[in-house]
Formats: sequence, structure tokens, C-alpha cells
Amino acid sequence: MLRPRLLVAALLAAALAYSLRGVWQRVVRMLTPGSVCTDADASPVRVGLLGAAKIAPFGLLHPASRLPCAVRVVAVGARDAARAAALAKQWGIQKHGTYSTVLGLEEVEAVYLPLLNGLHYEWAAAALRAGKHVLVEKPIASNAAEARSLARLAKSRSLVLAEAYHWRFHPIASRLKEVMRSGELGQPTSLEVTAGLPSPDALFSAGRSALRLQRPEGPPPAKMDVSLGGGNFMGQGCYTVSVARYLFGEPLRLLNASAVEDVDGSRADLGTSATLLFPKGVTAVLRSSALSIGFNVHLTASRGSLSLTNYLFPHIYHALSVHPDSAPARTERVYGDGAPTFELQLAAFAAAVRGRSRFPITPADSVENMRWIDAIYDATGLGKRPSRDRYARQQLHRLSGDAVYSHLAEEEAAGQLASGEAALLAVGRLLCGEGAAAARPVRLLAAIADASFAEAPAPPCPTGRRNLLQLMLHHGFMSEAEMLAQCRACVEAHAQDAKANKVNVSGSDEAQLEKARKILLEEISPELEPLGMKVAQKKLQGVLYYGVVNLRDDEAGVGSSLGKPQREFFHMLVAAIKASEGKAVDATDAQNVRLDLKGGKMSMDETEDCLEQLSAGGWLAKTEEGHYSLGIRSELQELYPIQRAAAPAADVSG
Ligand SMILES: NC(=O)C1=CN([C@@H]2O[C@H](COP(=O)(O)OP(=O)(O)OC[C@H]3O[C@@H](n4cnc5c(N)ncnc54)[C@H](OP(=O)(O)O)[C@@H]3O)[C@@H](O)[C@H]2O)C=CC1
Ligand SMILES: O=C1OC[C@@H](O)[C@H](O)[C@H]1O
Repeated sequence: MLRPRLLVAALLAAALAYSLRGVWQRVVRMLTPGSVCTDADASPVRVGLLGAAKIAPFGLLHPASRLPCAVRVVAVGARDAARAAALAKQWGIQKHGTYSTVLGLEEVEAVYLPLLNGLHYEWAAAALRAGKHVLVEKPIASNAAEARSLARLAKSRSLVLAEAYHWRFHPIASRLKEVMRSGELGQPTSLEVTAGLPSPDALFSAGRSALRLQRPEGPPPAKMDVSLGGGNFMGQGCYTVSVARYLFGEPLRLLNASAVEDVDGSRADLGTSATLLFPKGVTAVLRSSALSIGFNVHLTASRGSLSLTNYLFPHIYHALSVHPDSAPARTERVYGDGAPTFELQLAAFAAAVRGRSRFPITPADSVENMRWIDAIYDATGLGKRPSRDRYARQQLHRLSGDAVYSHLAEEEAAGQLASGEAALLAVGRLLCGEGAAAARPVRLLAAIADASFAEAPAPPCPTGRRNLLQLMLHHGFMSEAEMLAQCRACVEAHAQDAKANKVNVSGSDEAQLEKARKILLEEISPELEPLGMKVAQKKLQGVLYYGVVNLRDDEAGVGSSLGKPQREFFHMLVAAIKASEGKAVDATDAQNVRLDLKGGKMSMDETEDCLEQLSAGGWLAKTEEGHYSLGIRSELQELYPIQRAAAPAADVSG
């Protein structure tokens, strides 16, 4: 009885092993390093890795080891320097440190950027500004505005900006298009593209929702954190847009879109579907789900149909099934020499960096892809992924930098330098014009920055004090290495002006840094004092950072003049004002805030006094109708912690 069963099992196992041997061989090939480069004329692109990401071995490290004449990984940076060191040791990478360390290395020509989606913009921009070519994981940024800004930056510096839609590089992708265009299936009528691979977060969410469990307290998992560019359509759905656009070009419009939200109000989707309309009436249904399996394409045409199974990792396995109405169905497979998509992509990137060929996914293409992702998110009601607040604020700082300098120049010329609030109001007027707007410079600026920061050009090169300050405001905190890289890149770009520049690149790195440091601390910082600002230095994990911060410790200021319940009242009132629609609360609502105090009681009269005191001190502003909004000092209070937050908290010295 047992023997026939064993025999069947053995036969089945053998058949399975036989049918999977190709898969096995290709996986082994993907993970086996190539030999060393023996071509004496080869000039491998020296790549730095930004982030010890899970995808990094597949996206860069294994492929680079297969392409020793085209690519050499020379440095790795991670938030945690020890992690970078461990990865460097494991892969025999010479240099390691933070992201900024990598960007500051002259030998690094290009970076591979596999950080979380919401960090792509920041670090791709920093890399481009440091003069590095960039291969950035998909999707290129959090939204189209950021993508556009990166595209412009890359163009202005003649650098390669490549978005890693690796599936496009496999021969089955071009074969798919070729069959569609050959006419054998007639005119395409509709397309369906899916993207799905369960993630632990998604499985957890599904289980939690099925069992009606609450999500644990604390921030959402990173890939579901909208402020980090999270959501399933960002991670997986972006592929479906790229497939549809690859096959049909630009959509005419979005017909519909819907999403399943993870946690109510989270704006992160577990799955999304959308329909795009293309020319000639072709519709494309795109579906992404963190709970389904499969990256597949199904095309229906007037005289047949086709399906491609596993367009995303076709080097492992795939099947292109073609069903013409007038001929027998067939299945095609194109493995070439077994090269994985990632390897083909890296080779294409290296060729583009060396100027041998154009990377097929152009920055303009990336912007368009992102535009449709934005549109789909907007149509689902979840909204496109926001830019991280910090960057909008940085732009705000850049604009402020201009205004600060104009103000100082004007006042200086008139021989009367205003200081404190008066100076700030003057800056506000410069930025926002006369009238009520000028009394709310910070809020107005935030609105301006939110709307247009990605459109604004990068700050000019640090060829003088003013531009060095702008650069500082734009970047938030900058490490010394970043500062040096910026100075070097800019002065190289303006070599003819180098002699005239106050910040130039002559001399050793240390001498250049010393010069920039001196200008910042001895010239710029004192000039900012009338405005209540200064240039501060922060040392974090051995790296020295520079940034512009508030000179006055306003938090302590309000603390010393108010008692404990008054302080709590003030903070609660600020929160109520910020949460209100018109950013103002009426006198009754302001009084009612005292009823929720936890750390002490305040009578109505005490509350009235406190409101008076806060208004007189510039912490609150009282409108003619008797409503309370944020006063200038509170507005500033809103602004400056952001500068401090640009780098993790640490002691401020200098
Ligand atoms: N081409 C493909 O097939 C795939 C592409 N991807 C893409 O690659 C990118 C990375 O994905 P994956 O490797 O899965 O991501 P990881 O979860 O490994 O995170 C990537 C990096 O982001 C940083 N990071 C992680 N969490 C945080 C956080 N909470 N705050 C700040 N930084 C954080 C870490 O950098 P550090 O190491 O410095 O700490 C980490 O190494 C994404 O853009 C994704 O879309 C992902 C999977 C497959
Ligand atoms: O790029 C990707 O490809 C594979 C997916 O599982 C992953 O979530 C995604 O980021």
C-alpha cells in the first residue's frame, strides 16, 4: 500500500523539481557574484548606497557584483553608522558612515537611493546638489511636485536622474509591447494590470480588522505612514501606472478610483483600483492590493487577448500567453542569459552616467507617472501623498533669507537698524506687502511655501554671505561635509567667478571649511541678531551640523512671565487656535479653554488678565471683533522649532 504512494510522491517531487530547475538556476545566478573586472580600459561608475534597505542587495549589491566593469560600490551610508559599517564589512565596501558622509565623498559619482518613499525627494535633491547622479527607487518622490523639482534640478546640473522601474529592462517587457503592436491581436480595447504581494503590515492590518482589534498606540508602520510617502498604491500600485503608460502612452483622463483605507483617517490604502482612459477608447483597470498575490497584465484586443504573468520579477519566472482568435494559443518566455531586471537596470544606469545611452525612464516620464499616482490618490479621497512639512518650511526659510537680507540692507542704508519685533514686521512687509497680511508673515509664508515650494528654484550657489545663508535656510541643518560638497559643486559650476567669491574651493578641505565656518559664525550670525536669530552648531554622533535657529528662548520667555496654569492655558489655547478653521477663536471659546485645565484652576478674571498679558506680549493677536489668533511671537515659535527639528535634538552650542 505504502510503496505506490511513495512512488507517486517521488514522481511528483521529481516533476516539480524538474519544472522548477530553471527557476532555481536563475535565482542562483542572481545571487552568485561575477568575476573581477579584467578590462584595463573599464571605468566602473563609483556608486554610493544611501540606506541599508531591504531592497539594497537586490537593487544594487548583487547586480554590482555581476557587473564589475560597469559599477563599483565604494561607500554606504545609513542613519545608524554601525549598521552602515556592518553592511560595508559584509559586502567589502571601502567607506561607510551617514548619508552625508557618502554625499561628501569626492570619489562617489552616483548614488543608489532605496530609502522610504517620503525620503526620496530630500536625499535625491541633496545628492544632485552634491553633484551625484541618482538611481532612485520607485516611486521617485512623494508627489509630482517633488518629482518635477528633482527633474529640474537634475537638468540644471546635467546629471542622470533615473527612477528604478526595473521591470522595464527585462526582454519580456519589450516583447509584450511588440506583440501588442504587431497587430496580430487587432486593436487593443482594454487592459488590466495588477500589483500585489502581501506585506507583514498588511497581513497584520487585515487580521486586526477581521478580529476588530485596535491598532496599537504609536506611529503607523513606516510603509503605511502617509507622511513618509506610505500607502499600497505608492509601494505597488505605481507599477501598474508605469505598465499602462509604457504600453499606451499618456492617459486622456482618470475615469474612477477607489481605495480601501487601512485605519480610518490614516489616508494609507491597503489596496486601490482605478480606471484610466487612453486614446482610441482603450481603458486600463489598475489594481493594487497588499493582500493579493500577483503582478500580472491582461490585454483584450479586437482579435484576441494576451496575459503576462509576473511582469515584475520575470527573471525568476514568467509566461506570456498569447491568444489570437485566428491561430492557436501559444506561450512565450524570454530569459536571455538569465540576467535579472535589477542587473539590466543597473547596467543601463551606468551606461547613462557614462553618456553611452539614455536611461529609458526619463525624469519627464517619472513626473508624468507621479502625476497620475497623485490624481488617483486624490480621486480616492485619500489625497496625494504630502510633501514632508520640513521641505515646505525649508523653502519658507529660503524666502525668509531673501527678505532678511533685503531688510538689513535697506535699514543699513538708511542708517537705522530696527530690531526685534519691529524688524520682523519689516521683513513680513517685504514678503507679504502692507496691511493685515504683513502682520501674519509666517502663516502667509507657510501658505506660499506649501503651494509653490517645489516650483521654486534651488537656492543659488554659496558664492557669498547671502547665498551661504540661503543655502543654510533651505537645507535646515547641514553637516560640514554637505556644506563643503555644496560649496565645491557651486564654485566648480562658476569657476570663472571663483576668484571673486568669498567662499571658494582653493586650499585643502579643512581650509575651505574653515572659511565657510568663519563667514557663518563671524559675519552672518551677528547680522542676524537684530532679527532674533543666529547660526548655531550642533554636534550629533560626532558630526558637526550648522543651522539657523532662534536666538531668544521664547518658550522659556513665556514660561518665566506666566504661572503654571496660565502656561497650560496658553498652550491649550494655541492648540485650539491652530485647530480652528479660521485660525482664530472668539472670546467665549478662549475663556472656555480654562475649563479643561488639568494642572490647576483659573478664574474668569485670571483668564481675562492672562489673555491681556499674552496679547500685549505679542503671543496672541486680538482682532477688532475680539477674536484671538496667534501673535507674532507665537507664529515665530511655530517656525523656529522646525529649524531645530531639522536635525535630531541635541545641545546647541556656539
Ligand atoms: N524595486 C523593487 O522591487 C522594490 C523597491 N522597493 C522600494 O525601495 C524603497 C525601500 O524599500 P524597502 O527596502 O522595502 O524599505 P526598508 O523598510 O528597508 O527601508 C528603507 C530604508 O529607509 C530608512 N527607514 C526605514 N524606516 C524609517 C523610518 N521610520 N524613518 C526614517 N527612515 C527609515 C532606513 O534607512 P537606514 O538604513 O539608513 O536606517 C531603511 O534602510 C522604497 O522606495 C520601495 O518602494 C521596495 C521593495 C522592492
Ligand atoms: O517595489 C516593490 O516590489 C515588490 C513589492 O512587494 C514591494 O512592496 C514593492 O515596494
